[in-house]
Amino acid sequence: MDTVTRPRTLYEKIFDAHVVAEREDGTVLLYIDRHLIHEVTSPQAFERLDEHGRSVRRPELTLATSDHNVPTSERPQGVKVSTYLTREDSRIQVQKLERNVKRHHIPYFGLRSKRQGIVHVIGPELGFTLPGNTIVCGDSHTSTHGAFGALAHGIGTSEVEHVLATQTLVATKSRNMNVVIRGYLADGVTSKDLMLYIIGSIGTAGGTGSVIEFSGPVIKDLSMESRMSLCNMSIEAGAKAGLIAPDEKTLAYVKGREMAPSKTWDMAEAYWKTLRTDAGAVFDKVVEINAGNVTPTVTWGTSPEQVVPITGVVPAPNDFSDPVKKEGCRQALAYMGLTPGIKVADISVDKVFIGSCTNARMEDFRAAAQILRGQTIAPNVKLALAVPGSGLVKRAAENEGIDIIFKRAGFQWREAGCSMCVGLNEDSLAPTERCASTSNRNFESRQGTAGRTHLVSPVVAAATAIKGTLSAPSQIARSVEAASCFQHIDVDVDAVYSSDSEILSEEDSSSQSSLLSSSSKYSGSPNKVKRVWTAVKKHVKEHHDSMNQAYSVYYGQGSGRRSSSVSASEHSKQPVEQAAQQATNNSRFEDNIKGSVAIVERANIDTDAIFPKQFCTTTQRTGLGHALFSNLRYNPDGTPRPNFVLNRPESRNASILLATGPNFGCGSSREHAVWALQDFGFRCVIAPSFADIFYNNAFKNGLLLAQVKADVVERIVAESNAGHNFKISLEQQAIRTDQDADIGHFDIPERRKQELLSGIGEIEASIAFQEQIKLYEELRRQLSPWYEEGVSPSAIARRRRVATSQSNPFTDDKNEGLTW
Ligand SMILES: CC(C)[C@@](O)(CC(=O)O)C(=O)O
Ligand code: SF4
Repeated sequence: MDTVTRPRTLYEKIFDAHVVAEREDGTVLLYIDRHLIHEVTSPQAFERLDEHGRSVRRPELTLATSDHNVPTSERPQGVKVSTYLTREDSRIQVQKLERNVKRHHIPYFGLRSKRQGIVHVIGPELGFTLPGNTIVCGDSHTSTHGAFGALAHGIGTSEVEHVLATQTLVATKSRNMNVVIRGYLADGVTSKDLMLYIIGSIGTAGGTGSVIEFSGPVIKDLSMESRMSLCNMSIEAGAKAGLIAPDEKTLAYVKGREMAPSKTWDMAEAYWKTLRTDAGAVFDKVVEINAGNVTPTVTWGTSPEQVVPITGVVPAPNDFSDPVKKEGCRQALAYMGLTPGIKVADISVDKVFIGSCTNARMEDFRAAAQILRGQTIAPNVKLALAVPGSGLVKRAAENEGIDIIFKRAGFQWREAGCSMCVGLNEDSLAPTERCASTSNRNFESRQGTAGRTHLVSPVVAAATAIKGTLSAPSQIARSVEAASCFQHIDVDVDAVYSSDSEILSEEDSSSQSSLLSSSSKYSGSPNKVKRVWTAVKKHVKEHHDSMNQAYSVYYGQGSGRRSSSVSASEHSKQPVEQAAQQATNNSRFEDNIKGSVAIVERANIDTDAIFPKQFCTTTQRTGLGHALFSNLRYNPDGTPRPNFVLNRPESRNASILLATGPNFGCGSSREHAVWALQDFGFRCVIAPSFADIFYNNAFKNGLLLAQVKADVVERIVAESNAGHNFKISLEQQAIRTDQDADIGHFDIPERRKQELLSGIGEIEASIAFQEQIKLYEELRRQLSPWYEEGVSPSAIARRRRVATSQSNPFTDDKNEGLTW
């Protein structure tokens, strides 16, 4: 049996320990330990599950809550969804979730539960999030959970369905980046400021294709809650996930939480202590940040990378040499209604929002309360909202009298939910209203159509509420040197840069061996590992025939798998035909796309722009074309904007969309963006680069994404202006004009190409691995029992029994008639 001996990064260790099987195309089937769901991105997944007559493979490993749509107004005891949610589409979404969790026996924290809250706040709070876990959710801010040393990332709705059906995902190893933070953070400078500073430094595409491990002395000093705020915004840096190695603070936070292990704690702790990057392990990229340079930081524009110290001034387009950034600045200033050169501290706000999965935990409210104590919000601040991240945060804050401080200052103290972070409920900005917000996205219209968002830390939000203009807590403001704007931030980006090949050329050992090798390090009992392994091998032998059949259904040709403990030798014709019939993805791709191109001249086109949030309350996946780019396409009164490309007659039948700038599809994981593009008639999007989750979502739906170099973008623009249409061949990866003139080549990974051309459905293919999945689970149950102790059916039954006692807070959950 292979043993992994070379030094590995934390990311590699977690990834390797979750490999269930290696697939023929070089991807792996990765086991998912924890799955979180909410009402917005799950309904279409359950619908497909039902259409295929599939059940949820491990309901106890999924945790559900309603958070995005829920009102934050007072919740009477025994609140009823049917009357409390007055918006029909929001109500339907929550009711659908409630029906789905009930039918599939998924633990759920609904509105009557004291444990309801933002999905990324309640996961850690309940001890559902554990170090070393793989955690996914149909939500990009799943990166939050990386603070625990868990590999946690957002997925689209198709992948939600995949996890529900198989408890796995198809994955490849990402690039691995290390952000090392040295020095110290000054008083009043929070991890939110640090993260805004990092994003300003590396850019919103800086982490694309990577998992970032944050390390260094500053990280060690951060509390768990601050680490969560930091990892939360990894997605705003374009990264797939953020990670922090578990340490004593992590363990102290997890211990004793409701769903955390107890009987198996010591074993868990011994293993978790091994979860750190080995000395000598190589990262693809290392960035060093000097924390001493970080001051209270705010965003001035419409991208999280457009940041400035609070003591600085609003930049001008000419401050940027990069033409894309220059144009981005011009667009952002126009949208934000700001003039270059004005002092940030002179920008007055209409609203203040303290909440969201970034900053709505106890520490955030405690820190803001210290500023607000004995103060009153400024008269120009029309609304100051404090929205705790969960019912438990709300209660804890109330126990400390924090709610009183907020209310006396003039804040509204609300019930838990996402609230004005996304404004899917009643909490939103009116057009042109300006808000200091502790959330994570300052995209156009994110908090309300034509609303203007400045991202800030909780203490800056509190100080701003008091002063009425963007302000740091005064004692901090005095000690900070004025700096003019973002470009002047001094950071050692790329202090070390090593080649990809060092990591990527390494062949990984088989799933079982890597699991065992890491297991044997912590179990301290090689004999036990040996015994378990013998049992597993026996099981494999017994099930050999059925596994062979499963593999041949998928591969058709016996086993072409690169390394597996089981080989499929025989190939049976009948299952192959069945597989071909069943295993088609839902929209088979037909090569050779022809048509005109619609050109959007922007960089960082986020999915909020592609599919604005007000449409996210749909439970449909078809007929969404009307919402495509609607904030850019229509004025607030609904009249079309004649200049927007999709309103021009020549774009009506366009089948190709070209974004001239990089990082298309960044931000939210909403797969609706892909569905809307397709419904409008687009079959291909061309751009210099794409964001990770969007990339995945597109291919799952048969939308071709063609990545091209700048010269190809220029040629397409020129030919399109000359009135030409285009032909795209996936097979040849070629773009031509309708006159057959060669425009250029586009990049696409081979496996994505095959995925589109073969039309094999991933879920069917993964289900064919179910014996392998069972084996993995069996092995894991033996070797890492702590991962299921707190969520096992018996643990759930025990809690349900406790819930029947009148004095217990679970009582409300029981009355909801749901699983808990
Ligand atoms: C579901 C949606 C509203 C989302 O939570 C999704 C996401 O970030 O992936 C968002 O914040 O945009
Ligand atoms: S980013 Fe906002 S909307 Fe999305 S999960 Fe976090 S709080 Fe909710």
